[in-house]
Amino acid sequence: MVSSRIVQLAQQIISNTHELDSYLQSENLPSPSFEEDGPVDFGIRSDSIKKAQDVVIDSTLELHNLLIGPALCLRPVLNGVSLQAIYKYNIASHVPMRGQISFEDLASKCGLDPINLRRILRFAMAHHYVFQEPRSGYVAHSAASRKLSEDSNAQATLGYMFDEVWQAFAHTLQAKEKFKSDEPNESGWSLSQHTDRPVWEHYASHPEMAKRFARTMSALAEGGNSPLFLVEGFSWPSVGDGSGIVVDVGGSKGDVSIAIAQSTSNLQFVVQDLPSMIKDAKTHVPNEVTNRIHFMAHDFFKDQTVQADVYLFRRIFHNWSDSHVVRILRATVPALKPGSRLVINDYLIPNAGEMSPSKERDIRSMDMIMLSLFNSRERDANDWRMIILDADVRFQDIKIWTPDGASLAIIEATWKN
Ligand SMILES: C[S@@+](CC[C@H](N)C(=O)[O-])C[C@H]1O[C@@H](n2cnc3c(N)ncnc32)[C@H](O)[C@@H]1O
Repeated sequence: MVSSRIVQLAQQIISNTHELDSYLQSENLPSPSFEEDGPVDFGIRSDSIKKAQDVVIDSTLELHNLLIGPALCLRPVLNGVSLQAIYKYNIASHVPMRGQISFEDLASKCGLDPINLRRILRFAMAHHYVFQEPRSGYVAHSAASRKLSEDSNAQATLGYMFDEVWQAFAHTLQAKEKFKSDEPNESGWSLSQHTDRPVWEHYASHPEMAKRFARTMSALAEGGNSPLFLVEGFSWPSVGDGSGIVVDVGGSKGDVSIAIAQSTSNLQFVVQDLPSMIKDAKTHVPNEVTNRIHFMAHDFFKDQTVQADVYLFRRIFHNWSDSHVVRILRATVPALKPGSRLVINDYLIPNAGEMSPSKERDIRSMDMIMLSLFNSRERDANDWRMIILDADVRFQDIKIWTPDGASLAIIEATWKN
């Protein structure tokens, strides 16, 4: 008798979980746990074990959804108030490490009333494994809340997700109906923040928001978004025979240029961004590469003034609708010399069903976030080719590839006069 889908899934879960567990044991790595001392990074370095982990994640997701059925799948967790409050009142920082605190004492430290604090935290425990209640009435850390209290980038990401992204979702359709446009200052985000300026301009006069965004970007640089995939997935030694110039357009605090500089010896980097973003950025640069990383205020809609071998655009274009991408690319043209290359490191939409369910969820989520924040979109291979050629047909030899395990693809084009 052929096994049903749910039994096939259960079998995949068992065999791959065994494989994963044996690996963790043989490497003396801790088993996953939400206990306070549970691991946040599992320490898996083997590609085949990472694949086994992906199979378990995808199979459990599918099995869970099959068993709750279509009616309940229509009811995701809609309520972000609990996580929003954990960020706003910095609750994780008031819970002692490896200790316990009563709801009453915690409420007075956070300036909240105990009844509301209790319901907020019990929701977070049930839905997100944030905090635990080891005995009735007392709160202790879980691995997730410990991460929040120890990692300011994780805390900033929570704030960004709920104060900005979540609000933007709720206003997206209203913005679409009101403006009928793909301008960045007429998005769900703009409506929710009561501004007629696009995100980046708004940040320029709200430095705290800009700082929180930069911290979120650093937090998201983990896993498949790690800059290491770009460092290892592109032939940097071929740039100007190893001594060329790279302009990192919209490079924020320079994290990516720093990572590439650390793996090469002579490349020079010019990190361009808006003045508010690069202010003080030089102080973050490690000593060993400081003479090769330069910061420059530059608006990428204005003509490029630095002549370079590579113009790197990492996670820039997915923030902009097509007409704006074309404008940014055309603004690069005045500085180009034959052989200059565009290197775009950005998301690549797959054809339906080409990716594992959890990876497909990630990219579809990012696509919808782009709609709500910027009126922009993620692109497939054909979209990328079309938009580059639309900007200028002298961008040639377009190549697209995704390093193994990376969330971002690399798109390369060479300037030919
Ligand atoms: C999503 S972040 C990407 C940062 C960086 N490239 C990375 O991958 O970590 C987008 C960046 O574009 C910058 N930006 C937005 N508008 C800009 C403009 N008109 N000129 C230059 N940079 C801009 C933002 O300040 C921000 O740092």
